[in-house]
Amino acid sequence: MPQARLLLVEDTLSLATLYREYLRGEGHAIQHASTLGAAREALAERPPDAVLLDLRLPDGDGLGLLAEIRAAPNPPPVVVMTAHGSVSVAVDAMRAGASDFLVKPFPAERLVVTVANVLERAALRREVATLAAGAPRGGFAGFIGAAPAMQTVYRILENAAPSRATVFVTGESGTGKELAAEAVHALSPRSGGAFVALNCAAIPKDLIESEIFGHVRGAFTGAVADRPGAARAADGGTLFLDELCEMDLALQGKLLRFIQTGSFVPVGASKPLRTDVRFVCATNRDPLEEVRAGRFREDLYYRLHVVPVALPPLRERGEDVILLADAFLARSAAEEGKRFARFAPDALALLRAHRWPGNVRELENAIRTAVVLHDAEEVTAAMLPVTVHGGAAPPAAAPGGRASDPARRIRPLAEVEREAIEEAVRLCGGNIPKAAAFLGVSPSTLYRKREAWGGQRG
Ligand SMILES: Nc1ncnc2c1ncn2[C@@H]1O[C@H](COP(=O)(O)OP(=O)(O)OP(=O)(O)O)[C@@H](O)[C@H]1O
Repeated sequence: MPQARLLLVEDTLSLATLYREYLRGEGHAIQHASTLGAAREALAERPPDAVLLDLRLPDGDGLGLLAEIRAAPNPPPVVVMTAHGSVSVAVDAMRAGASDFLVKPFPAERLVVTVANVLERAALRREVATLAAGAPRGGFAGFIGAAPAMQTVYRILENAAPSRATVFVTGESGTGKELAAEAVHALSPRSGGAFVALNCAAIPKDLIESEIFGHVRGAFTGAVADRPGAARAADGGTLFLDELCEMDLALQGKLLRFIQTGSFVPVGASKPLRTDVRFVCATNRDPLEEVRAGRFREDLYYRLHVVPVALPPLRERGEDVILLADAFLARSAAEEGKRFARFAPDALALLRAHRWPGNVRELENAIRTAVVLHDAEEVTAAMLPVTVHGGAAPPAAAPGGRASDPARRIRPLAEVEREAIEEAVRLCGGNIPKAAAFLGVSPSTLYRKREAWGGQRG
């Protein structure tokens, strides 16, 4: 990290001297202010690259200054320093826009790493902002897609990867959160190390701790041998924690300590272990909603929420659905040794009209199913699974409905066709030529069919 200009706001002279000493080897230029007044003057004179802010100052509360700094254009990152035991104050400060916090007393290494992290993140943000309009890409590090929202995702992943900053991925199920984590790992200097993925939703709650931190033999019934756990397996690499909102609050506390200190205690062990891990976390829930509901620790949320990446649902990616479908078709056809080379117009219309609640995973599965069950040059609408046709009418609305009875569950093609047409017409606001274009048929076909259905409609 190149030299930076730091403003150190601390009223205890001996501490200010100590912190300067801690940071001596980093080559930063440090300006010291012992009151809010002096800090304001220094900020007005020349904004620093980062501020280290003690909250209790002789002429007022540091939180006020934090708010002023945050309100200015291009605010520098602020690291808040609080007295031991006042973590709730630190959380208030994070909510007010602090970039990180240090609980006093802290060792030299913590200060050095924290300052390096906030400077790196600030540099990253500047870079993301200036990279605004690069040439759009049709794919990136395993991702396929050219939608504008995906360009933003690519840029953030690309810029975040080289750093050690925690990446927090949100998005509906199947939008590519794990793929994003893999991309961060692959493009990082840790790519030679392990990428370890842990899906907390797939593990029984009482085993999550041992899956992450490992256990020693005899730690609990069934622990017949020592087990290293994901934190150790990912040493020197990347640990991807998926659905981390599934962890109970006590375990979230342990995870927070692990992230802060790099050390953890395996279940049943007495001594802590240290590892060097980069974190990527993901959830398909709204993390702030989870915080509000008391299921996700606020301090952990702020600690993880360093580089947020929001993956858009597939239905908001426009023509990406076709780009993806083409790629999946080529891959599945090659794997299954089938002739499929393209989609028929009616299949394309269906792919565009469906809402894809299961996102890219649902699309991938739908195409694989079609390829496995059929063989032809073209995938037609009729070959796509009934769930895709279901976009026109939810399965619950289908007649009958005993799940075990295929005769009731498989709907006649004519009915499916009619629903697809009516849905297309509805989506096009009643514009028949437009709906026909999307469906890949002539307008006269639609007029003819709808006339034939006549009075049965509505
Ligand atoms: N843009 C994309 N391009 C190509 N393949 C993709 C893309 N997005 C997702 N996939 C593929 O879709 C499948 C689901 O993706 P992934 O597992 O990353 O989703 P997820 O968001 O982590 O899902 P979940 O929340 O259910 O864990 C994977 O096979 C992945 O490779």
